[in-house]
Amino acid sequence: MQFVSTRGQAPVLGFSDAVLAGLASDGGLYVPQSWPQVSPAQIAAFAGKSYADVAYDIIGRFVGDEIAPDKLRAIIDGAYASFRHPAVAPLVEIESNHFVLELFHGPTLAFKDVAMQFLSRVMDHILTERGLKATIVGATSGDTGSAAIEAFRGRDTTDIFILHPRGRTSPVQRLQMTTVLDANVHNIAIEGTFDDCQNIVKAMFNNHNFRDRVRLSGVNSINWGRIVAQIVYYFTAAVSLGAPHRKVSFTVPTGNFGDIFAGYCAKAMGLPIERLIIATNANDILRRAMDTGRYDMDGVAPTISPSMDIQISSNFERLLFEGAGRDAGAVVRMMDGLKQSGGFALPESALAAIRRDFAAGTTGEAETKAAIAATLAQSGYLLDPHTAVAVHVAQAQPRSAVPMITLSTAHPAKFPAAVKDASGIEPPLPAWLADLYSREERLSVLANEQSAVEEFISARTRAA
Ligand SMILES: Cc1ncc(COP(=O)(O)O)c(C=O)c1O
Ligand SMILES: N[C@@H](CCOP(=O)(O)O)C(=O)O
Repeated sequence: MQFVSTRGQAPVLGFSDAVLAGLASDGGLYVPQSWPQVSPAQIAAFAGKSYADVAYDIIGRFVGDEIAPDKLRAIIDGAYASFRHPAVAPLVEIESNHFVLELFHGPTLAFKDVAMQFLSRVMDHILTERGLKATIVGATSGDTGSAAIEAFRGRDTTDIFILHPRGRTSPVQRLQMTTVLDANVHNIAIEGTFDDCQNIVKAMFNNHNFRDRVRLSGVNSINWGRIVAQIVYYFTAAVSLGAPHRKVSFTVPTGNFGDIFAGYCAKAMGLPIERLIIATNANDILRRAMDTGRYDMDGVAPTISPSMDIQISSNFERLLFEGAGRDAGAVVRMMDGLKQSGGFALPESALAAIRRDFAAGTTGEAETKAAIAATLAQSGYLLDPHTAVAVHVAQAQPRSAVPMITLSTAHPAKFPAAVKDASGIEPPLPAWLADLYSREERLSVLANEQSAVEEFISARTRAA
């Protein structure tokens, strides 16, 4: 399997090189050259299999022969042994024909663990085989950072530098990052927003001197290694509800568009998905783009679902590439427009193609709180604010006999203040995090400047 850049100018790479590259050298994102097809009989055969079995099948189609089968199996088994639910990603019915897919049973209580536990192991394997060390960077609004730090801590092949927007994560999210004191872990609080952090990360990738000198690699969902692992739960969830004989729809709380793009990949591979619904909070640039055909930035407002407080939704570029019939030139023009004037118009044909698979809805702050309270009252189920955004959007969709699966991307205990405010209940942290508030913290505060971050990394990485 080979991977091509959405901007068409970077080298075509195999799985291992695409994973180590993170962002393509032309600033684009890697996507598979073609979509491997999973036949209805093969989908049906997933019924009754373990999560790791399905992951091995799906991920293996993208890895090809680059990693020995027994090694890939061990990586996947190790990744999902760290989850505290035997099903890894169980489904819970919260109302008739509406299910929540719980993706928060990993070590840091968010869906990021599903991919990060795989990615850290696979990167460690590739780097060890090649006798290399790498500098890992990531931008986070809270969850990617904690999952990445937990997955990469203590690894000899990598130093990890995570940028978060100072004061814009929940306290639990911050502490999950800053109380990890392993020598290879570095937390950087940036005076800015998540988009500022993500811009610095992308700019470091585009500084080829720096990138090569510190052997830069990324853990955000710009890295194909993240997306590939997230495709798996679309298959396991749909099969539990009767796929391939029955269609399902998914509603996904969306920010950087990685999670819902994984759903698009599953559909492109043959999974019968009726609709993919993009759920946004008040930062609704994606919903507006779906409605108007224009992607226009207008600033980020802090919300009670802070992990989705994003304007530059990186993986939307992958969908634009698909929607534009894989025309890399059209993607470059749109991304240039975004950089130069903060917006662009989607070509008519791309918009029409995207609207065939996707719908979108927005949930405001008051509606998010109301969804938490109403779901608790009706079914005794406590939602985190991100999941609540999506539950509200799912409930606003036209009635259908097709089951709706809403992705639950975080445990409510990660956002205790917002959940208590909405429901009166303060969800406790699980036992292994119970002393989180009394642990020692370590972080460095840096200005919103690429040069400051590059200097900080250069002075600390062992990969240079
Ligand atoms: C809890 C939670 N929900 C939803 C999202 C949005 O996911 P994505 O960025 O893949 O769209 C994030 C962050 O990415 C998150 O941390
Ligand atoms: N919400 C995210 C933002 C980064 O998203 P990613 O999936 O691209 O890593 C976070 O929790 O940090």
